[in-house]
Amino acid sequence: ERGVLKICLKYIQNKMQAKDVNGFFAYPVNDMIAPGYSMIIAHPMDFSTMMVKIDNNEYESVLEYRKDFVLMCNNAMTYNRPETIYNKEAKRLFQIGMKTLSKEKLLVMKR
Ligand SMILES: NC(=O)c1ccc2nc(N)sc2c1
Repeated sequence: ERGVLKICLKYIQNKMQAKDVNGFFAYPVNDMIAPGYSMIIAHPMDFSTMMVKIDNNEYESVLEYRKDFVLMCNNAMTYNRPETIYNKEAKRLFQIGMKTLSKEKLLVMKR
């Protein structure tokens, strides 16, 4: 069963990461490019970290993966001011993600 979940999550991540055309969410944000980031954001998250978690079987379900995806987008919407490209991209990615990972879709999969 674990094998199937891992394949699903890698497929989903591949789709989501393709939407991050600028790679703003590809790697952990460091304080050099984002001053004070580590002071402002308590729980950083990015696609490379999520991929490591997938490989280490740290997600029990797609819903758990979705939580990290939401965290990643919310972090960017918290740290970056609304008018910035980073904030705008986070909003766009979030909307795409919520369509792809909609609760009803996930419940259907659960059945
Ligand atoms: N994911 C983010 O919040 C993020 C990504 C890249 C980036 N580059 C900057 N100069 S600020 C910044 C923020």
